[in-house]
This record gives sequence, structure tokens and C-alpha cells, in this order.
Amino acid sequence: MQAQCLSITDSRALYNHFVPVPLNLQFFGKLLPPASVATSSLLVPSCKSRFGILYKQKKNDTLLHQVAASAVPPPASSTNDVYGEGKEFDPRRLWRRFWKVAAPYWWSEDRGQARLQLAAVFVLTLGTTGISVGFNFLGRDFYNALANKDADQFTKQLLYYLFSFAGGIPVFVLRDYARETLSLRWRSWMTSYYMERYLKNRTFYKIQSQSIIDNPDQRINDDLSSFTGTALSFSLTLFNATVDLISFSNILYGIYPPLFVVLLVYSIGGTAISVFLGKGLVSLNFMQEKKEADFRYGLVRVRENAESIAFYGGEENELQLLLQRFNSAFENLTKLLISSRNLDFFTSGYRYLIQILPAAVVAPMYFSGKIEFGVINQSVSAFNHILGDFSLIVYQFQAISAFSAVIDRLGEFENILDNESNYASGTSEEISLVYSCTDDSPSLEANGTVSKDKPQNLLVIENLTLQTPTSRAILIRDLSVQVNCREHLLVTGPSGSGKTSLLRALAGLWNTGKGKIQFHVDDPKGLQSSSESSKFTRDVFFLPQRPYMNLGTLRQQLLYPSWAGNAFPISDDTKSPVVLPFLVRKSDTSDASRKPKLPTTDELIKVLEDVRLGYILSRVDGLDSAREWSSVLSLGEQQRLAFARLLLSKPKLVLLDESTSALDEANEAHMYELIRAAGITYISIGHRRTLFNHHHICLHISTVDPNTTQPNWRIDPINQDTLLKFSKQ
Ligand SMILES: Nc1ncnc2c1ncn2[C@@H]1O[C@H](COP(=O)(O)OP(=O)(O)OP(=O)(O)O)[C@@H](O)[C@H]1O
Repeated sequence: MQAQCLSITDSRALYNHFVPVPLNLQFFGKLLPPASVATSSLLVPSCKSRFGILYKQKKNDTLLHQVAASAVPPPASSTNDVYGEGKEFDPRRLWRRFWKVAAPYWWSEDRGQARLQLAAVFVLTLGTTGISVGFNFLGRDFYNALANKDADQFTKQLLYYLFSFAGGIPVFVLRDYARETLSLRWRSWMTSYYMERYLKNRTFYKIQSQSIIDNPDQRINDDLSSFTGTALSFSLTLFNATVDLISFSNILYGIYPPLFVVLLVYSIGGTAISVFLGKGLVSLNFMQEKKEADFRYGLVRVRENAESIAFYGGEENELQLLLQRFNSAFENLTKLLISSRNLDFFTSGYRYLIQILPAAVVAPMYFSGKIEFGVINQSVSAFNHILGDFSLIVYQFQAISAFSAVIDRLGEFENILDNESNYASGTSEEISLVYSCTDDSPSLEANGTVSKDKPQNLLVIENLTLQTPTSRAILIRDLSVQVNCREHLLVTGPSGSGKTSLLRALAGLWNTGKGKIQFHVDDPKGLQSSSESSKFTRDVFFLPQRPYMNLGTLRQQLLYPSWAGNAFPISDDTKSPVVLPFLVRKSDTSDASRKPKLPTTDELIKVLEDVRLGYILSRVDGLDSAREWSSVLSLGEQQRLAFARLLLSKPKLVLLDESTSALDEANEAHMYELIRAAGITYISIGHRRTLFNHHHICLHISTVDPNTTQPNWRIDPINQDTLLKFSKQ
């Protein structure tokens, strides 16, 4: 869509400024309708580029891949009814949304550069309008010389024309270059701005797990790109049209005032009819964006889960799903094509009539000898300019409707990012998650010294009742438990009882319910100074059920997530001429002294050997080779790699969600031995009996019984008796 909309100004420029020659061809009996030269590219129907989007998106594959890799569940589709169908062309709502999306950049830290570049683009645009007015007069003299058979004058005018082309073309090219550069800069800033908020406060997780909007990846990637390109393009088109209108109105009015009146009536009528005919295009474009993104997401999912699908032999199923998604896009596109066709019937007629209308009005003056032949050309050219300006809506209705869909999608996204907290919880009562200093630990003596007898608290859970976020089903009732340093806790219970959900609450991902969770960490100060998104202190580490391998080298896997900033260079090209400041993440200098030292290569190799993964190094050409790690490594290897990350991060407390489920018993015992030796306290979730060997206490959660208000958990110490009992079972 971006290409489509950018072509509007490009072709307008050519049409407005260099078109006098084809315009006059008609007067010499040529068949080519001049306006079609301009308008065929001027009015590239939005639907024509629809399938092209798939191609464009292919180019963005890498980014998509990254986005999709982090978004595991299927795309949300709950927004269809709310946002999609029935969306009408409402200029006031669109304008509000447009302003909300567009404004922040022009008041951002980059506003100086942005405004300067915008001013340059406008000055160059003014220059191009000036040049086109010059061409209008040149055209008049050129055709007068031709009509008068004045060879000398004709040669002179021809030379003027050639010199003017040589001087004028660079201004047009530079204007376009400046506009594109500014558009790219704006897009880069907005991409960084949106991504920052998307990844802040775990908004990405809430959007995905609660199906708040569809395809956020597409909105960040494609919609932002279209938005910035088209917004600039439209603003310039409007500006150009205004200046054009002022410049050419004088000329036209000077030639024959009634021609001006004809023009006004024609353009106002045309605008009203095209708005009426094209009003359904906005919602169709909106849905098209969504349906294509759904289809693309389906393709990415097949790639991401290639092995599982191949094992299941699920190709037929996937094919059906993909065809169904494509068909949905196809059906919508068919409706879009029909609407566009109906609009095209009108706009084509509207455009063709222009060719004869001005000539028909001024021809009597020419026949009576009041004006010269060149003036007819001049009036046709001026008429076309002004009509083009007055007919922006007619000419660009399809582009405007596609742009409106982009504004709507981004406006929606913007609202969600802005009001993210509204989605966190619907009630005032929620679980309180507190990180406090170790010194506040209730295990300390009144005089402030750590008691030798009393163990140091790491985690205290008080009266926690946990509910699922949307349906509010109770999973755990009134849980109170505390975990002391080096007292390892095992959480067991039947599948679906809420073990992982307890971890979600501990991590702050879920806060529906009531009660208090308090972590005692060494550095709550550091925690307060760091951003919300890194609410985990370095002292607490979570290993999720599904090992996550990021896209990158083996080194980057190991350094994830504690040293992510050091692991990812901002540019592929070390000699890159421009690095935009807002694309570089500033490291939190207030935190610098507290940050752990970046592990050396030797330390990374050692930790790999510790988790018995040393052999991978020779297989993949060292630490800096990049692979699709989630496919290259077995599940057990990925779990051991996760333990390597953990050992490098050295937290005080780790929460392990079935993190050794894919390991054999010997490797499982080895992993637990490693973290115990590193002084890390752990809370594990698991079903395996062997896990009892590595823990001191067991929290057993049973499936909640809706008929009772009794707690659905119990705590048992793990001792020789317990182990014996389990070994006999
Ligand atoms: N996002 C969600 N929204 C609503 N309910 C959810 C959500 N995620 C999980 N649940 C439900 O919460 C319940 C507890 O899920 P949880 O993942 O905590 O179970 P679990 O005890 O860890 O199970 P398993 O041992 O099978 O991993 C399940 O019934 C599950 O369907």
C-alpha cells in the first residue's frame, strides 16, 4: 500500500509538470487519452496491490520470523466484530486517531531533525510547483510557435524547454528523496516507540494471552511503514494541491472566468458521488489487512512447527487451514475489487470528460480569434491542475480508504498500548507482588543481625487465592507458604491443577485473585530504578516449561536474557553510515555498577561443559555460529542450555517449571547438583518421583473443588520416610 500511495505524488508530479506534451497530442488527433497517462498510475487501486503485499511481506520475513517466534499461541481473532465489520468512513474519528498516532514523533527527542527535514521537503515541493507553473507558460509559447509555424521561435522555445528540464528534474528527484528519507526516519522512530511499549509491562503477553487485538506484528511492521509513507505523501499532496490551486487559479481565471465555475461544479459533484460510491471500502480494506496477516501468520506457524507437523503428518490439516485463511482473504478481496470496480466506472468517466471539457468551453473564443491556439493548451493544462487539486478525494478515494484502515488499526493498537493497565484486571482487588530488601526479611533478629538459627526468607506467600485472568475460575485457594534460603520446594499436583499458574502469579504475569507474594532480594533498590519490564530482579530467575531459544548465536543463547544488550549488535554492517539514536538501546547507567560482569568466552565454554553440552561447540563451529537452535538442539539439550543460562546468571532463587522433563534421571540429578553447588535455592514444578530426591518440602496442589471453601493444598516435608513411601509406590 505504501508503494501505491507514494506513486500518487510521483505520478502527479509527472502529470502536473511534464504532461503538456501528451495533453496536446489529443489536439493533433492522437488516440492516447492524456489523463490516462497520469491517472493510471495516479489511481493505482488499493486492491491491485493487495496480493503484492504478500510479496512485500516475504521480504520482511526475517523480522516476522522473530516476532512470530516469540508469539506462540494462535493469532487473536476476537476483534472482528468489535473493530472490523461495519467500519464506516468517519472523518472525525479517523482524524482523531491519525493525530494520536502521528503527533508523538513531531514532539519527540528527534523533533529538531524531523521538523528541519519536513521544512526542506516543503521548500522543495514549493520549488516543484514553481517549476510547473513555469512549464505551463513554456508550453503556451511552445505551442504558439508551433501553430504559427515560427521555426526560430520554436527552436528557441525547444531549447528553453530542454534547459528547464535539466534544471527542474533534480528538484523533483531531490524532493522525493528527502520525503522518503524523512518517512524512513519517522518509521524508524515509531517502530522503536511502539516496540518499546509493546514489550513493556509485558503488554505483548497480555495482548496474546487475552486475545486483545489481532496481529500486532503486522501493525508494527507493515502498518507503521504504510502509515509514515502515506501520511507524508498525503500531506505533501495536499500542500501541493493548495499551492497549485493558488498558482493555477490565477491563470485559469485570467483566461476565462466561466471555465472556473464549470470546474467548481464538476469537482464538487464528483467528490460527493465518489464518497457515496466508495464508502464501504474502508471496512473492506481494514478486514483485508487483518485477513492477509492471519494467512501469513499461518504460514509462519507451519515453518516454526515444521517438525511437529511432519511427525503428526498434519500436512493435509495445515493445508486446509491455510487455504481457508487464504480463501477468507480472497473473498474479502473479491468484495474489495467489486467496490473498486464500481468506483472506477465513475472515476474513469470523470477523468475522460476532463479532456474535452475545458477545450469545449474555450473553443468558441479561439474560433472568434480572441485567444491564440497556445492559450487552449494553457487552459487545458491549468484546468487539469486545478481539477486535480479539487478532485483529490475522487482520484484518491481508494488510497484514502486503504490509509484509513491503517489509521484505524494503528489507532486501536495505540489505545491498547496507552491504556494497557485497563486490560490487566477488571477489579480493584488483585494479588500484591512485592520485592523487598533482604533486611526486611522477618527472619532477621530485632537488632538487625541475621540469626544463625533462623533461616533467611526468600519468598513469602500469604493467603493467596489465584484465579484465571478471564474466566476468573479459582485454581488455588488461600495458599500460605514460605521458602527459605537453601530450602528447596517441590510443587506437585494433577495436570491442570494450577502449578504453572502459581508460577505465573509469582512472575507477575497473572494478578487475578487476592493475597500477597513477597520476595526478599538483595537489591530492591536496583529493582526500583530499573524499568517495569525488567521487574524480575537478578536475584529471581524463571525457567519456563517451554525452553525458549532466541534467534542468534550460541553465545547469545547463553547470555540471554541477562546480557541481551551486549549480545546483539545494533547493525549488521560495522561501517554503517547512519545509526539512528533511537534505534540504539541506552544502557541504564544508574544500574551499571550493579550489573554482573559479562562472562568471558572461557566461562561460557566452561558452563557448557558443566551442563554436558561441550560437544556442541565442535559441531557448530564455536560460540559465534548462528543456527535455528530450537530445531538443531534436542529438547533435553535445550533444557540443559537453559540450566547453563541459569548458572551464568547466578540468581538467589530460581523457579523451574518442569525444566528437566526431557532429561534422563542422571542428567536431571546432575543439573540439580550444579545449581545446589552454586548456592541457588530452587522451587520446582514436576511430576517425576525422582524430583523428591532434590527437594526438602513438597507443596501439593489438588484440583479445586467448587463445592467447598477449604484450601486445596498441603505442605509435606520430604524426608527419608517420604522417599521410602514413594519408592514403594
Ligand atoms: N490464559 C489462560 N486463561 C484461562 N485459563 C487458563 C489460561 N492458561 C491456563 N489456564 C487454565 O488454568 C488451569 C491451570 O493451568 P496450569 O497451566 O497452571 O496447569 P498445571 O497444573 O501447570 O498443568 P500441567 O501439569 O498439565 O502443566 C488449566 O485448567 C488451564 O486450562
